[in-house]
Amino acid sequence: MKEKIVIATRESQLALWQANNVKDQLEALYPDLDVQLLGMTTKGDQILDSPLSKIGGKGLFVKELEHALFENRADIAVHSMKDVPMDFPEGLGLAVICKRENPTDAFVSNKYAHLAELPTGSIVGTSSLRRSCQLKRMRPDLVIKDLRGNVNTRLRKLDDEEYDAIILASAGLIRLEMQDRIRNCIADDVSLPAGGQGAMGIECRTNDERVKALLAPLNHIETRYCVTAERAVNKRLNGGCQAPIACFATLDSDTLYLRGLVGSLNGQTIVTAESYGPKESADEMGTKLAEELLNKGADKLLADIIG
Ligand SMILES: NCc1[nH]cc(CCC(=O)O)c1CC(=O)O
Repeated sequence: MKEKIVIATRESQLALWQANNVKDQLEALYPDLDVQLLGMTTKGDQILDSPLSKIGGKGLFVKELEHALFENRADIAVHSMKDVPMDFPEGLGLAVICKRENPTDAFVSNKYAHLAELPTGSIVGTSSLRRSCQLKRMRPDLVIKDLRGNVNTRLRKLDDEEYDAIILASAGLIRLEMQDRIRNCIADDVSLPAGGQGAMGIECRTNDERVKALLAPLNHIETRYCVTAERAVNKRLNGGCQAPIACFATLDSDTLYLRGLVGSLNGQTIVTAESYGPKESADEMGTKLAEELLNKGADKLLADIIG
């Protein structure tokens, strides 16, 4: 009998693209492997009418997938690392992190080529507190309006002229072959990305040696160092998407460069920190950077927001 592996996936276009990308990579490596997709709808996909920041955050998109792994209905789940909670339930873990796509936030508009071109009072769509806080810092004159739904829904709302511009992750648009929608990849000193943005991770049962061995070649070591540092920042800050937190690491040969930011909702107060260190210390670097942010006032900002 043919060896088989089942991928649990959400059914949004982006989630399906990511699951199919992992399927393609596995099939290229193992021509005899039967790779199947198990599509499922999560709570985060169902609740579309309230801002994500109000309905309990990141875990929403992964719980059902993890349930399928526990019940052996699936062997792996493919996630956007940005949406994966810091801690996994006992018995599940992250097997690999794949090579990162463009990590930036994209400026998307039918009328303007750049954030700087937006006239005063322009309406910009995003439901990310991280994006809106940094936007307000740069352009306090803009009006930020909530924007929910999958990538296609968000683009349709832009095309219906509900917004002058919207901000999306560049990676999602590139993967869905809509890179022509990106008018400008926003520089990371204007909008620092979310931890894990642009990277996919694969979760499996921690005791499943067969699956872990199959997945091992999909791991991208450089991305793994960067995302490890970023996740350590988020973990120490205890931040879900209820808080304006950004962190982003890059790797130059063996040296990690890590930046983090915590803001107030109105963008008027922003605390930043950065550090360099050996890639092997990614995890400690992330924790230390988070502590520096907390010492500089992020503790107060986060307490004010989370209450
Ligand atoms: N929050 C939802 C989400 N999770 C991952 C991506 C994009 C792809 C990625 O970052 O890997 C998006 C859409 C967006 O933020 O525009």
